[in-house]
Amino acid sequence: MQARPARLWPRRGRHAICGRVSQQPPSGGAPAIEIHELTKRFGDFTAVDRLSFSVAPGETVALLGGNGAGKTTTISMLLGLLLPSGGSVRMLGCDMARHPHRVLHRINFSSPYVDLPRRLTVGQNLGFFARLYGIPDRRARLDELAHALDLEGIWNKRTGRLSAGQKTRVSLAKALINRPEVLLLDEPTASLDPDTADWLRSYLERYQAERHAAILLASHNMAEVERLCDRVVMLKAGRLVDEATPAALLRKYGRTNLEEVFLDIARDRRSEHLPAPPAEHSHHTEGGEL
Ligand SMILES: Nc1ncnc2c1ncn2[C@@H]1O[C@H](COP(=O)(O)OP(=O)(O)OP(=O)(O)O)[C@@H](O)[C@H]1O
Repeated sequence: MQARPARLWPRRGRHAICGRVSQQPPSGGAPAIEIHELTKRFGDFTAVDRLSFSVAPGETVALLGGNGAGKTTTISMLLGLLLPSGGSVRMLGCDMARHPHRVLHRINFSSPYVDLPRRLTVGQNLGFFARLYGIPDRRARLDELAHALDLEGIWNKRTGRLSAGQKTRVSLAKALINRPEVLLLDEPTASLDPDTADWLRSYLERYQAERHAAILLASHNMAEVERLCDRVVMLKAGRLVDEATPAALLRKYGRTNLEEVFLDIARDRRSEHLPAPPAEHSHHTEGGEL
């Protein structure tokens, strides 16, 4: 078992997270994520159907949709884990079909569907990824993440023996290890208790503010989406059915929260079929729309 790395600087508060700014080149004003007509077919079944959207540096976008809408398939194609059947993906200005290696070190992801090697300890797993990404200040970075994501008590535990919430925290540490400019998060708080989930959302907000990262987030938690996301991309049966800021969606569907908007879209109810919103609602949704 690998020993816990030595702490190289004094403990900071649990919210002190991001460390130094990397020397990676800027993406030159291009969208951080740009997908065009992205399609994935499994045999006769089309899981993602001509999907187009982009995410700017410093923007957090939610990818929403019911079970089977195509969120994980989309993220898997962005990461190059699945080959698209059609369309294109550009990340940080780079065509992912042709030159993924040029930008992969500036991207990272967390997904409950991708397991880390189960027999390795948390420390061994994160040490491996730190080497893989060529992190120059490896010991300091591991120490920082262990502290920030509260992994110190499980550092020497085998990853296969962790609880679901502990695994999620380790997966997020892996996702942040290279201080990515593009972060893809598939249901990042799905198995976390409310306190840890709330803390994690604050953590992501601070990470993004400090790093100006682009975050694409698949989630079923609408409160999380309202809190974190600048824009929402709604999928249904692999197709984009709506795209707007949370405030614009609330106004369009005449609702007071995204949960209701989600249900309207899932059940094919549009605002023109809904009763007029109560008077105080128009006041509630004023402002914030782009
Ligand atoms: N390897 C595969 N072969 C065949 N069908 C697949 C495969 N992977 C995914 N699908 C199908 O593609 C569709 C989209 O799946 P996906 O996992 O992307 O949905 P999702 O939006 O992430 O759903 P959830 O919210 O349940 O996680 C589903 O109907 C699923 O059954």
